[in-house]
Amino acid sequence: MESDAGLAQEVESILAAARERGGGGDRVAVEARSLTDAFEAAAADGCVPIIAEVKPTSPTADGERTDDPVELAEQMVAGGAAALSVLTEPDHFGGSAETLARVRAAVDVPVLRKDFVLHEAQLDVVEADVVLLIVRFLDEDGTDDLETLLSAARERGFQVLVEAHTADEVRRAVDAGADVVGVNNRDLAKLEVDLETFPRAAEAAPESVTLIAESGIGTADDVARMRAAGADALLVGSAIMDHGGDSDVAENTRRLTDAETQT
Ligand SMILES: O=P(O)(O)OC[C@@H](O)[C@@H](O)c1c[nH]c2ccccc12
Repeated sequence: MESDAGLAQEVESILAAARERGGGGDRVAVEARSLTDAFEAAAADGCVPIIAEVKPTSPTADGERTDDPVELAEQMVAGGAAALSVLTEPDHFGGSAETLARVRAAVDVPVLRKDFVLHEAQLDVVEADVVLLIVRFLDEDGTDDLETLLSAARERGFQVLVEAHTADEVRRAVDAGADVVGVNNRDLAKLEVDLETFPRAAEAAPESVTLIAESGIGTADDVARMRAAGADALLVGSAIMDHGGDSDVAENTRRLTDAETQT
């Protein structure tokens, strides 16, 4: 079912919770590990640049993975992940700021904070190398706008991944000053994945932008498809986390980071 805003009910519930969440206390000042350097280093090693996501569960997951997130993160890095994404949303994704802090202390790669940040104060929760801002959610009454949040995040030292879903949203992200843009293959209205989304929307991005294909990527073929359409890096959660199962997360990651070296 969709709401008036055309969003799946689960997404409305995520946003309602996000509106209620306050900020932290002190203003965060972070010395960020460079995301683009990490992508370049991975590529120089012959690896597909992958951001592997520590996501215990999600509204579309088949189950929950209860392994220690720090161990999962270390396995992802062992599998060649160039960077990590850690959910900090507590109510629908099983995340926490504390988990992110523990993961970031345990690894050397850049760590993205995956959350639904709607207000500047919500940036002052935990140090991360990159924060996510979602174009679609920053248009409504009662949220800060994208430009404001972009500069607020940068003032704190964060790099910013701006998430779009359409060519129009990619243009809005770029106009607002984004230099790293993610295209989410998952439609937040229906929660369905369509891998044609990235190729369609990515065309609107200028060469200078670092482009990340997000969601629904599970096989070497999917990797090839996104890379052919211009993805500099890929963000992968479910296929690595294997929510219903207990498969080896390092191997799941390696299968994707190695996708371009296998014949
Ligand atoms: O699990 P997947 O299909 O590989 O997707 C990962 C990531 O793209 C997805 O978790 C995601 C993309 N944008 C988000 C915004 C908030 C929470 C989660 C997300």
